[in-house]
Amino acid sequence: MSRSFDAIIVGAGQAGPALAGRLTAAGKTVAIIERHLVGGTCVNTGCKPTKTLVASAYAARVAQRGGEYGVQYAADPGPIRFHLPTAAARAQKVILNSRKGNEDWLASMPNLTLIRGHARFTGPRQIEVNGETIEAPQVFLNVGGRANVPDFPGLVDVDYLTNSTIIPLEVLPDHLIVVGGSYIGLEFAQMYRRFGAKVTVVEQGPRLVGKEDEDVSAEIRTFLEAEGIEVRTHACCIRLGKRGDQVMVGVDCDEGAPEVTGSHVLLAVGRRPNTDDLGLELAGVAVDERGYITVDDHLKTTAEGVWAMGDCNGKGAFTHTAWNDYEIVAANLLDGADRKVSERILGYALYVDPPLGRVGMTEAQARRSGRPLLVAKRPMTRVGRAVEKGETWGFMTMVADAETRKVLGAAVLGTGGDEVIHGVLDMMNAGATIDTYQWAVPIHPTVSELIPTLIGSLQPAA
Ligand SMILES: Cc1cc2nc3c(=O)[nH]c(=O)nc-3n(C[C@H](O)[C@H](O)[C@H](O)COP(=O)(O)OP(=O)(O)OC[C@H]3O[C@@H](n4cnc5c(N)ncnc54)[C@H](O)[C@@H]3O)c2cc1C
Ligand SMILES: NC(=O)c1ccc[n+]([C@@H]2O[C@H](COP(=O)([O-])OP(=O)(O)OC[C@H]3O[C@@H](n4cnc5c(N)ncnc54)[C@H](O)[C@@H]3O)[C@@H](O)[C@H]2O)c1
Repeated sequence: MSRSFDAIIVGAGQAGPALAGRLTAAGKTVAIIERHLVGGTCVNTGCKPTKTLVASAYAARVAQRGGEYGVQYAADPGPIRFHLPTAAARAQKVILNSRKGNEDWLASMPNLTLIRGHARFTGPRQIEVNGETIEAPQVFLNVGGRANVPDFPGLVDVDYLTNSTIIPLEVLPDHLIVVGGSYIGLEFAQMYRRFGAKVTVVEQGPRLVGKEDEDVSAEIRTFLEAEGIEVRTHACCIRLGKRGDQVMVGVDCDEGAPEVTGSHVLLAVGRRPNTDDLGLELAGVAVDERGYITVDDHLKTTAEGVWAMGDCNGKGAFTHTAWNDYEIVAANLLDGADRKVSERILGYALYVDPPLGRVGMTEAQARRSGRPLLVAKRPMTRVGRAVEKGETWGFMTMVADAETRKVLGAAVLGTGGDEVIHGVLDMMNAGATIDTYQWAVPIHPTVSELIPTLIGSLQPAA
């Protein structure tokens, strides 16, 4: 059996459904193929459940600190207890509502066929799914990625968790060992510490979130350790094994015990693209040495009529970059635009508490560019709103080009940092100079009101 469509989309994650909406609205027949859950990573095992659980962790933290704010109980309730099944059920509800919203959205599209199954190329623009061959002049790949599970010695002997399997956990670990001290690892580490588990983070690099500036890494480590999280950096030669009913992670750090023993281990050591089982070689679609699909500035692959969007093209690793990929492809194909991925100004957030909001270059990247720079930094202890909220960890930093007077990058590590950073992101997208922004009249009292002050304190970099 074989069928033909105007377009085939592989993967119903972030970019695929939205593109299906535009293509079907333009009168095209579209097949969208999904092998697992509609909504993909973000909806089912990524952003949505983690940020729901982060909210539970924040509530627990506020409850623990209630006394500082004058909150008293009528009777002594004893220490705060956390009920993980309630938090897990809350996350599950958010997942199911979001997934259903996506499924209903797909069902509402005219001329859309949702095929459930694993897609694999059998030739150029020809795909096999559930034993059927389907073809189309245009194919869009939105296959995303999955947790990287390295071949650690002893891994086969132990039960381990990934971001997918930890989400529905209902039994609180006594001691969670998190391997990988970056975005995924740190969000789960702080969350589980706040839920009441002992937590150790094991990171092979010299510092946490090694892609960020050193002061950001250091401050995050300080506030995580202040909550009782143990951090082991320089952890090389990771190996795993059983110690009775416990799991052992061998770390071989420069200092400290060579083994950490806990009740659970979470692997958060990066992601890998779902491109190894797609038959890409039969379609002439090239990948790089890490398996990411090679694309040009318009997200076209090396094969005629095939595009790749989202995590699988290695141009971004966020929901908003996957969504932006859809916007670029749709605008170029349907609106006669000439949008390019290189024009994207990258912003993102790390949802530890307080969160890190980031845009553009780190200061280290800006210094490497060799341009004349202006830099500024302000601690959250000198941000009125943070003081009033009793949340003064962190700081805000900015780096600007001294000649063009445009912002190159900024970080807001502090309460509301994930929202505050958008002022700078918008300014950069508008092409505004620091002189324009300095005359803005922000609202008092907010964290954002200190951005013009930060700009006013920019000084030539030493
Ligand atoms: C724990 C965690 C937390 C995160 N938090 C955030 C956050 O707060 N903010 C943020 O911006 N990003 C976050 N991310 C990243 C974000 O989830 C991803 O960047 C985003 O989901 C990528 O979307 P995508 O459409 O490229 O791929 P996916 O959402 O991964 O979708 C790909 C889909 O393709 C399907 N598929 C794959 N291969 C095939 C095949 N051969 N045939 C058929 N179907 C196939 C998959 O089943 C999947 O449904 C997080 C990720 C994780 C893991
Ligand atoms: N808030 C967000 O937007 C958010 C949250 C979570 C994830 N994400 C996305 O998911 C992607 C993947 O996140 P991630 O944290 O898994 O990956 P990552 O690549 O950012 O970090 C992996 C970490 O694991 C460490 N590591 C690698 N091998 C190791 C080993 N053998 N032993 C010890 N440590 C080791 C690395 O040094 C690094 O610090 C991110 O790039 C991000 O785009 C985004």
